[in-house]
Amino acid sequence: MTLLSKLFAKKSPLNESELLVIDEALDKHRTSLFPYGILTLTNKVEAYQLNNKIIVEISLPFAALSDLDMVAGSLSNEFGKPLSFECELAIRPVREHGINNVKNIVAIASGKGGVGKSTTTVNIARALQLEGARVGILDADIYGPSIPAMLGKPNEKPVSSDGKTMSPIDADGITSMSIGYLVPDSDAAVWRGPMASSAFNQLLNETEWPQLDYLLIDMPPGTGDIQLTLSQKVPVAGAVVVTTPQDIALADAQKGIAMFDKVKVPVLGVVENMSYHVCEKCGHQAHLFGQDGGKDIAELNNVNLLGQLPLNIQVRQDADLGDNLFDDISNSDICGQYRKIARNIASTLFYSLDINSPSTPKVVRSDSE
Ligand SMILES: Nc1ncnc2c1ncn2[C@@H]1O[C@H](COP(=O)(O)OP(=O)(O)OP(=O)(O)O)[C@@H](O)[C@H]1O
Repeated sequence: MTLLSKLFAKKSPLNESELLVIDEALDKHRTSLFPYGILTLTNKVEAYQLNNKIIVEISLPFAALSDLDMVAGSLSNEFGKPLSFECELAIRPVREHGINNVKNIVAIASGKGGVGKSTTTVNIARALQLEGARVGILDADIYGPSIPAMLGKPNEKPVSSDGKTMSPIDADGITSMSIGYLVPDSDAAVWRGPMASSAFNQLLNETEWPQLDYLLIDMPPGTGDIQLTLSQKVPVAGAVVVTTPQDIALADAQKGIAMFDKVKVPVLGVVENMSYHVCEKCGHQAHLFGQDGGKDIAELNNVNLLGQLPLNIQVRQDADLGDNLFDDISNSDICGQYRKIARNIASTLFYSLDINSPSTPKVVRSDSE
């Protein structure tokens, strides 16, 4: 459609019964992500017809475009013509922090190194973006920053127009900042704790973040002093713990959960990575690192199991090359799983921490006190 025809295209209103059909479909959509349906969570539903297509403008309190696509599919069948949603995310900060333009900060952590935390961070960021959110990544792994390479931007350098703040690096719409953009890896590797945490503070506070719904922090692996200081100082809304099902990784993941509990950061859930390998020839699932360890640790700590990701060769190759998994195999099972994890994180943040959510306990003041 040309710009001119778009300008002169006429919107026509829907009638009462058509609007009711849309409201009912939004109300009836009850899934684990929407136990109260969609209608009660939105503060905007405006529908009209344009060139024999129905457009519904809607707002959602967390990133979950996949669910709207499902509703759009069944409504298109019902109306016998295409219907699509135009969604605006009305995400609210669940914790106060002084970082301009950023709604919610989410830490992605692991007790043990090498469990796939950075790879998972990058793919969750892309998945959240596909679910409709504006997303950034702050690489807090000062001693081994891998985000620049994984985003395909290993040689980029941030610029500063005023000598005080830096512009972040954009990779297909994901905004990022990392010490890896600023100094050679060998320099940062010798920094001591205080120097590393002051570098991290600068990265967080002196970056000109654009409007972001979620800023993911790729935490350094481990539960030592630097991790504890970061979890104490950074005003994160919640944390996600990545682990493999292996005993040794689980013991460290448990320490990670305990660390967040200690500094009163809510744990949004556990991602079990490298859960199994599917044989390309016969489809058999082999549990190379043990079975369901992440699930068990989530249950033990009464937190969500956000997802169980298989070992996947394309995930490894794209991480090494800095390619976008979702450009290569967007309709694959693994991309679907990353998107599910992204929606689980976004919805957990809303349902357990946003005061406006129907499930968040409201504080009621008693006048008799
Ligand atoms: N689901 C997966 N399937 C296949 N390979 C994976 C998967 N997840 C991660 N990997 C690979 O595992 C290796 C380690 O991943 P990554 O660097 O993300 O781990 P990490 O936990 O961030 O490590 P560290 O924090 O110690 O630097 C990488 O080569 C990555 O490509």
